[in-house]
Amino acid sequence: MVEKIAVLGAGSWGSMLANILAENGNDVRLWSYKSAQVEELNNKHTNSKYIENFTYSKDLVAYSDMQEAIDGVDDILFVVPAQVTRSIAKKVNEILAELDNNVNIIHGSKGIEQKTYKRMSEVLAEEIDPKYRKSISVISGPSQAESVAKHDITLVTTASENIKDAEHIQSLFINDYFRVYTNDDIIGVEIGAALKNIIALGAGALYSLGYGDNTKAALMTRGLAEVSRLGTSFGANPLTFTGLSGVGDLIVTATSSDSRNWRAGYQLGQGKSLDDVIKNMGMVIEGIATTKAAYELAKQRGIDMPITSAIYNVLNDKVTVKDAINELMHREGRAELD
Ligand SMILES: NC(=O)C1=CN([C@@H]2O[C@H](COP(=O)(O)OP(=O)(O)OC[C@H]3O[C@@H](n4cnc5c(N)ncnc54)[C@H](OP(=O)(O)O)[C@@H]3O)[C@@H](O)[C@H]2O)C=CC1
Ligand SMILES: O=C(CO)COP(=O)(O)O
Repeated sequence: MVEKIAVLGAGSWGSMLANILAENGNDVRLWSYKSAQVEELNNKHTNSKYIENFTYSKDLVAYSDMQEAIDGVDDILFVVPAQVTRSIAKKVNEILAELDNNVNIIHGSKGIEQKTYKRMSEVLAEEIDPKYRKSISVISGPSQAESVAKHDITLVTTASENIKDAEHIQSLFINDYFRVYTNDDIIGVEIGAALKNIIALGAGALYSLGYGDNTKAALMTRGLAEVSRLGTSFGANPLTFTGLSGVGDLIVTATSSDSRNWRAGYQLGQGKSLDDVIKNMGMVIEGIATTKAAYELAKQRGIDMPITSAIYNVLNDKVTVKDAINELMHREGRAELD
């Protein structure tokens, strides 16, 4: 299927998803709020701050005017940091009202909104008037942008409450290196994707302190157990956490040195301050805001999330990484499947 698609957010992932859609023959308009970046993308077909040594499809056109990018499109794909999705969605809603356009809304972001604790599909549903949208879907899974740039075989999932909408998104993205599955459990897909970033922060920190493969497996397994506890309390299908957006994405993010969350955890483990880590990364580290949201949500709902709580305490300078590990290892013994 070939469609007109606006992609909002031209960082590592937005630009890479836009590139896949352009390679698949779609008419793709990639919006960035930075005119220098738009010029670089249109003139050199590169996006050097985000993805090094990569040339984008010549068919990909970048825009700095959001209205121009959105005019006449069939689909709008949001790939901005989770904490700015609401403000961008408000702007999109105003533009759609002016254009009187009706589109499919998709997002590729992995985070929970602070304060409201909303998933991205909930934020989009609140901000974009049902008059202007046909569907809301998410695309998610183990997919480091740097690997997709190399056409590494990548499997992701797209979820929507209505499976037909997920199938539509599947048809736009699927190709011989990017295989897309469908799922109707949007809650499970979004929660797994957002919360694996917390565990990836922990994995980077443990690695920097010299812990090995057993510790990594322990963190990932028990991390997924608590992510799944929180997710199922919202009605997610427990099986979703065994899939691409659950354990799949956890594996890649908690083991890849391309992951910004893993790298941030690594630097925190080395004793760097959170402010310095954020400043030096220059790209979004979603796990930081999502740790706070998940920690508060877990408290509110009475869900036991000891690893999230430990990482929250480290991020907020309440304990060192070593003390956090010590506290976790001195918890009372318990049954694995509680
Ligand atoms: N990178 C990856 O491999 C993957 C990322 N994701 C998810 O995709 C989402 C985006 O991540 P990613 O592309 O990696 O992040 P990046 O930091 O690489 O890019 C984010 C982009 O959004 C822009 N941006 C930031 N604030 C605003 C704003 N207020 N208005 C408009 N644009 C803004 C940034 O500009 P600036 O840099 O100037 O601030 C940048 O161009 C995240 O939720 C992430 O979890 C999902 C799968 C894979
Ligand atoms: O979600 C991702 C891979 O699937 C990207 O993770 P990072 O944001 O940690 O780089």
